[in-house]
Amino acid sequence: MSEPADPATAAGTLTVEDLSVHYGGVCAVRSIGFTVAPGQAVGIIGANGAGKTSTLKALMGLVPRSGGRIGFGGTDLTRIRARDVVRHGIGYVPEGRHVFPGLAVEKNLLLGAYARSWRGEQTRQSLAEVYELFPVLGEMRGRLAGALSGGQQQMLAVGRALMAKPRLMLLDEPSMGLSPKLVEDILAVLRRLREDGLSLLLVEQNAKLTFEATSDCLVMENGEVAMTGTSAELRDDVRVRRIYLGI
Ligand SMILES: Nc1ncnc2c1ncn2[C@@H]1O[C@H](COP(=O)(O)OP(=O)(O)OP(=O)(O)O)[C@@H](O)[C@H]1O
Repeated sequence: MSEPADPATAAGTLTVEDLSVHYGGVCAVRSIGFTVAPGQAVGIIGANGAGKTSTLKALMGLVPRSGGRIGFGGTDLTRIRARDVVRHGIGYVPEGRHVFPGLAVEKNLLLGAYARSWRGEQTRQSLAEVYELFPVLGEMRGRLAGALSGGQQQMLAVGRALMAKPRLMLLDEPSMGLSPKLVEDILAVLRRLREDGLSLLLVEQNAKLTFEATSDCLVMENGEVAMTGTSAELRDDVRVRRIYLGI
């Protein structure tokens, strides 16, 4: 398969229309639509079971879509095999800090580059960029990933996705289970990624973090988009404040 346009330079808008996901008789996502423009950071908040994770998995082709269209920078993603989505410039950090605990930090990072058919120099450049963003990973490059703290493992999971130089990063609950200090660190990383021009689609139960990290948000309830708006508008909405911010 030919390599898609250079993800470092090509712009891409994610366009989701009428996307649905069913698990047997359970409708997890019901005809949702939204866009993420180049450099834009969009958040999806919602309670447990609202359909947030299923949405991200459907974008990555990891669960069957029962309807809808997904475009990214001129490519119809519904026609792309799951293992090739990353070659089109989409990175994915799944829920739950998935690292390979028995492999060294650097080996974990190199696995993130295998999805691209690159020569050594590009991989070395990606590694240098990840170590610049997360100096602690550089310092611990020879250590087993299982020896890292929870927050460091989350940084490693983000770093691994960055190794393939995405234009758009999907992040599923990156702050889950982290202390308030580490949540601040995650926020700083998200800000830095935006400054570097990445588009972000951030799924979170932590609405406060989401409103700080994004410009626009969707609220998902029972598989549907219940509300949309700028993050500032939603942060000030009475219902959102009551249900998702608890104030
Ligand atoms: N593999 C599966 N098989 C059957 N039902 C599933 C499966 N995965 C999710 N569901 C159901 O789909 C619905 C949406 O789940 P999903 O995980 O997408 O929600 P979520 O908003 O990400 O929730 P959480 O914040 O708890 O991760 C829920 O009713 C869930 O029980």
